[in-house]
Amino acid sequence: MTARFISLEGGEGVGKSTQARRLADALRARGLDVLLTREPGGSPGAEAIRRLLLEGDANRWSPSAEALLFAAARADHVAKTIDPAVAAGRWVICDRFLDSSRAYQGAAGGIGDAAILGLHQVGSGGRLPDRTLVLALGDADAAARADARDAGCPDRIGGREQGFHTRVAAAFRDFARQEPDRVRLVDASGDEAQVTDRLLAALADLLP
Ligand SMILES: Nc1ncnc2c1ncn2[C@@H]1O[C@H](COP(=O)(O)OP(=O)(O)OP(=O)(O)O)[C@@H](O)[C@H]1O
Ligand SMILES: Cc1cn([C@H]2C[C@H](O)[C@@H](COP(=O)(O)O)O2)c(=O)[nH]c1=O
Repeated sequence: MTARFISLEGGEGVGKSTQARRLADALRARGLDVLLTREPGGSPGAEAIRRLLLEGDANRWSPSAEALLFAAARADHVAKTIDPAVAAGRWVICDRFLDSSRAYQGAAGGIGDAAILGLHQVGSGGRLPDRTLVLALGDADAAARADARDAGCPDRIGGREQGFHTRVAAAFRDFARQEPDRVRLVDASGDEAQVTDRLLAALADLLP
């Protein structure tokens, strides 16, 4: 059975973490050995970098330092967690991956796509998921979900102005248009079970 590496992507509050857990459970129910992981994080070193990235003052890092820290965390996560799991025949479900850096730092943050891809080549050998599922939800609905969860206290990046998050959402839609084989947009509206069914349908060609 072929092991697969799947990433879940999208802006703040669209339901990625909820769906990553549900998708992992649904795949386990089909008999697959699944590792659920996340970015930034997913290995001890990358979890330490996560705290540097998400805590503290809004201007703690310059845009380029922030992009480098995400790339460094990803390099450790790929080497220590993702690649060994796939090599062992496990399915890997990752809550955010490279496309978050492309959308947040590259597009909305102004670093540019080529620079983000260059850092990823150096750090992680250009490793890409077999399929990337982008959860798509209107800005107002996503903000309402995130606000209800965070009670008005978002993390350092989630708390950026709405224009930043609108550019992030547009970038994810662009990636789906540019790479239709890898990146699929999935409607994130409706109840949790409906969204999980849509995700499974978007993976149907990869499932055993
Ligand atoms: N289909 C759904 N309908 C209603 N609420 C939902 C749905 N899916 C998730 N939620 C709720 O919305 C909030 C945000 O969900 P979740 O944390 O999974 O989003 P996320 O995309 O991982 O967010 P972030 O990237 O900001 O961490 C949570 O309180 C969650 O319980
Ligand atoms: C991987 C990655 C993440 N981010 C941002 C996106 C979110 O604001 C946080 C992660 O928080 P979550 O609750 O775990 O989703 O980090 C980013 O800007 N660039 C990235 O590469």
